[in-house]
Amino acid sequence: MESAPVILVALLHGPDRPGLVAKTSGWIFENGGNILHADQHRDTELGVFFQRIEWSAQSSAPAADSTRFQLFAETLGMNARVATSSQRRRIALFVSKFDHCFHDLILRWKAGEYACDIAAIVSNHTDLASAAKGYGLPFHHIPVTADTKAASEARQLDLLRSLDAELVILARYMQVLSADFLQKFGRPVINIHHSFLPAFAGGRPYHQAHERGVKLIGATAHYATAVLDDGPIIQQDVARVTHRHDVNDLVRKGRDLEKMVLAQAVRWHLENRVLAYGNKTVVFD
Ligand SMILES: Nc1nc2c(c(=O)[nH]1)N[C@@H](CN(C=O)c1ccc(C(=O)N[C@@H](CCC(=O)O)C(=O)O)cc1)CN2
Repeated sequence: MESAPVILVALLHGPDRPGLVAKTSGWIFENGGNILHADQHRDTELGVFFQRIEWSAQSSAPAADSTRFQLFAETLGMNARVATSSQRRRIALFVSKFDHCFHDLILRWKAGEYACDIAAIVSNHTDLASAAKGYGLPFHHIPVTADTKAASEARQLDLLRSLDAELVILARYMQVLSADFLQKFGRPVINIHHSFLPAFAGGRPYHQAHERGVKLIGATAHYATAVLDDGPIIQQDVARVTHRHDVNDLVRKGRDLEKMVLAQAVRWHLENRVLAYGNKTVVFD
């Protein structure tokens, strides 16, 4: 089959030792690749080495090349994840009633900011059904109550499997996904929390912040784990507030933060710039 130019991106981590950079770059050179970007970090406390390498190659079988690099990385004791520019990931947006992150992500996607396909909009309410239809995106209403949660999550999982969704984005989705859901989905879930975590985790963070009288509010994008608002943080940002701001002001200022922080976290994830390690991340931006 005719070789075509393809971009491969590898994210590696493993026990640090001398020569890792030389060996990974050497393999790419010996296999006809040209390194476009390379970045690395050494966690001194853990003795762990992290690396992101982006290279171009003439390849008739990018998937096979990815596998060959992963196998080579294993010989170095490194865990490697490789993505190719020929892959467009299928994502699902989970939403409830708040629409600011929903519209922001879709407009950025329509503007070409994300190399992915939005396979579904999933919601426990119908508030955003017409907006999704307006964007020409499939909308799936799956109501969730305390009594129906297990059955609702089973429907969500069936849908995600049928779409082969590779990423779920919780764009102000207001239901807590169970540990069982996350284990069965087995792929990344990115959530936007409307506070500067670890402050004000849980519900009504802007009311908590106003009650506490903070001078900074924030937003946090993180990978969701079974523990609410506890997963590896990808991106955060803050804004100054004063005694003159009431809760509605905090909510308004917070909307802008939430949109920007989630948009950036999704971009970094889709560009294979985020390595989750333990309960933290290394972000090669
Ligand atoms: N497994 C996870 N699921 C979700 C997370 C997460 O971190 N891990 N984050 C939430 C989003 N979120 C905060 O960022 C959040 C959402 C909902 C609640 C909450 O108290 N929900 C109530 C129901 C509220 C309603 O129905 O409107 C509840 O579950 O009882 C707190 C924080 C998304 N999922």
